[in-house]
Amino acid sequence: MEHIAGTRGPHSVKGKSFVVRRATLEDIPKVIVINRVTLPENYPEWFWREHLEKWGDAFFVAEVDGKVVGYVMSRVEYGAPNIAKGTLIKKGHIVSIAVLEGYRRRGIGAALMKAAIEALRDKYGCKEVYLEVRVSNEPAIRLYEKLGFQKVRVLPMYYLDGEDAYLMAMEL
Ligand SMILES: CC(=O)SCCNC(=O)CCNC(=O)[C@H](O)C(C)(C)COP(=O)(O)OP(=O)(O)OC[C@H]1O[C@@H](n2cnc3c(N)ncnc32)[C@H](O)[C@@H]1OP(=O)(O)O
Ligand SMILES: [Zn+2]
Repeated sequence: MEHIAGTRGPHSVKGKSFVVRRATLEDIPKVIVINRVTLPENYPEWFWREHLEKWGDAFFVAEVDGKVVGYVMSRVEYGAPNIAKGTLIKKGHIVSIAVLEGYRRRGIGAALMKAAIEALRDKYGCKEVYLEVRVSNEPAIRLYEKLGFQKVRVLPMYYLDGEDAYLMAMEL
């Protein structure tokens, strides 16, 4: 039995099925490894644990055959909206997302993003979701645009190696 609709539960794309579920403490070491092999932006273990403790309902992993192959970690902030005009709002911040190289282009990244966005909106009451992404990171930018994010502005020299970021955001 398989289905594609929705953001959680079993998904199957061209016979390669995956499951998106809430992250647990036991997942943190695996998530740290995935982050280290996929992205130059790495964080100490306490940072991952803090996000799980505070905003765990918006921290998901994807599994294939019982193996964790991707994650999305988020946080909730209170501040000025990036898109709408007006007063302070709750904003969901997608801090980091990655899928292991051999598991890409089967919808896992999109399913992780949808799960996080839905939780930020429905469980945390966020009115906007935003993130930063390297201006050269076309796969990620395309994924975000497909989900409805827009490029709001460039953050010059955002990364340690001097690359600029796009701040991308979407109203919820
Ligand atoms: C806030 C941040 O964390 S920014 C950093 C983001 N993370 C990274 O860059 C880590 C390295 N990259 C990755 O882990 C992955 O490439 C991700 C997370 C960006 C995308 O994960 P995937 O599981 O491959 O995405 P998914 O299969 O759901 O793709 C959804 C759509 O995004 C777009 N997309 C994804 N990858 C690509 C690509 N390489 N080229 C063009 N479009 C792409 C496509 O529109 C795709 O839909 P399609 O396959 O039907 O054409
Ligand atoms: Zn960020």
